[in-house]
Amino acid sequence: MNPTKHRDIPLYIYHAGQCDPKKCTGRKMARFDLARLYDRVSRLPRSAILLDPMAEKALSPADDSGKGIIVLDCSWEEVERIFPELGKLNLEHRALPYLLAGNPVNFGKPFKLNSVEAFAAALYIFGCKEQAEKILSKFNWGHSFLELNKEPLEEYATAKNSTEVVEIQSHYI
Ligand SMILES: C[S@@+](CC[C@H](N)C(=O)[O-])C[C@H]1O[C@@H](n2cnc3c(N)ncnc32)[C@H](O)[C@@H]1O
Repeated sequence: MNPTKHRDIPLYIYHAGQCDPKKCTGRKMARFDLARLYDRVSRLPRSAILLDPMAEKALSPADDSGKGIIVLDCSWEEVERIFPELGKLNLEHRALPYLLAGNPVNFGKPFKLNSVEAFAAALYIFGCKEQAEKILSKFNWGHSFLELNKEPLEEYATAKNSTEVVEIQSHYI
């Protein structure tokens, strides 16, 4: 059993400036001081973990160094072009395991989370459940994400490593 952690993990967003500012969850998080926004990749902290849907390795509790989590806020049409460009930064890239989006744009779609959901999933897996709930609470649909994914998230948070996360995921896919 992974104990709940009460500290806050730093959250960073590289914002590619491609989304509708009114709908963008990353910008809203920054407005509430819940995440720090960067418009240049060169400024991103190199010790944080990058959430990358195309990464080969799945995120697990073992990846929590306390140094932070990065999300790339861009259009889904651009992910295949932009993520490889970040390769030169030598960040640790991790994919989130099977989870369903709870937001109105991609509701029920597996793996296609928006920025706040991606952060919340990673925080939950790291045992920072209070911080996950806090960031989702700024969105009126935010509770749906945890309601839809409570069971797998609890299980992923007990895994020792990426291999165990993938094993747990196979029961849900
Ligand atoms: C493509 S952007 C879309 C942002 C959206 N426009 C918004 O307003 O939140 C979502 C980002 O969340 C992270 N993400 C989403 N789903 C993921 C997954 N399955 N694995 C890893 N990261 C994921 C990635 O950093 C991805 O670039």
